[in-house]
Amino acid sequence: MADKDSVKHFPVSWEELHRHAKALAWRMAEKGPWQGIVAVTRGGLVPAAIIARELDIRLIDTVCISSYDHQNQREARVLKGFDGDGEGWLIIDDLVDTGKTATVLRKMIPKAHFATIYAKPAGRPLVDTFITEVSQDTWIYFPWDVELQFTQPIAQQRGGL
Ligand SMILES: O=P(O)(O)OC[C@H]1O[C@H](OP(=O)(O)OP(=O)(O)O)[C@H](O)[C@@H]1O
Ligand SMILES: O=c1[nH]c(=O)c2nc[nH]c2[nH]1
Ligand SMILES: [Mg+2]
Repeated sequence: MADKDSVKHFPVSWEELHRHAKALAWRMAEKGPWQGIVAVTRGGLVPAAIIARELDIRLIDTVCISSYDHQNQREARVLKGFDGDGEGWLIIDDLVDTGKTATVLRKMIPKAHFATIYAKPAGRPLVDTFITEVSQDTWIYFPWDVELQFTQPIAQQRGGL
């Protein structure tokens, strides 16, 4: 699991996220039609909205799972599940990291197609479709979690060149 000691940061802008979500929508358009979308809260909500718009899907359900307190992983807590085996449904989450959330989803909704925008190697085998892979020691920063702020020039960060 990438955690707060991770060395690599992967900040994603709104524009990049929109572009990657649309790339996922193109891939999913080829594999449809879909009965509906299951958005995995909360990270899957924004990608699911973009994909629902592109694929003209109006039926959207949620599965509510929480497994991180900020960057610290704990037991996955299912706050709301899904009825049915998921045949014809598309599950959307923002990313797979360790694959813990994906494992819960697979067991809960075995026949759905599971798609994420980003995947790290440990979770990758559990996703049917993803757009971009990042290394396991990378933390992805989503646009809804960050704000623009001043950052030290590299020379100062390195203590003067
Ligand atoms: O592969 P894993 O190690 O399980 O990690 C991936 C999950 O972790 C994050 O959700 P989180 O539980 O932090 O909740 P959030 O979507 O509400 O931010 C992310 O949105 C994925 O759902
Ligand atoms: O914002 C996030 N970035 C990540 O890389 C990650 N991994 C698990 N959960 C995550 N949340
Ligand atoms: Mg999540």
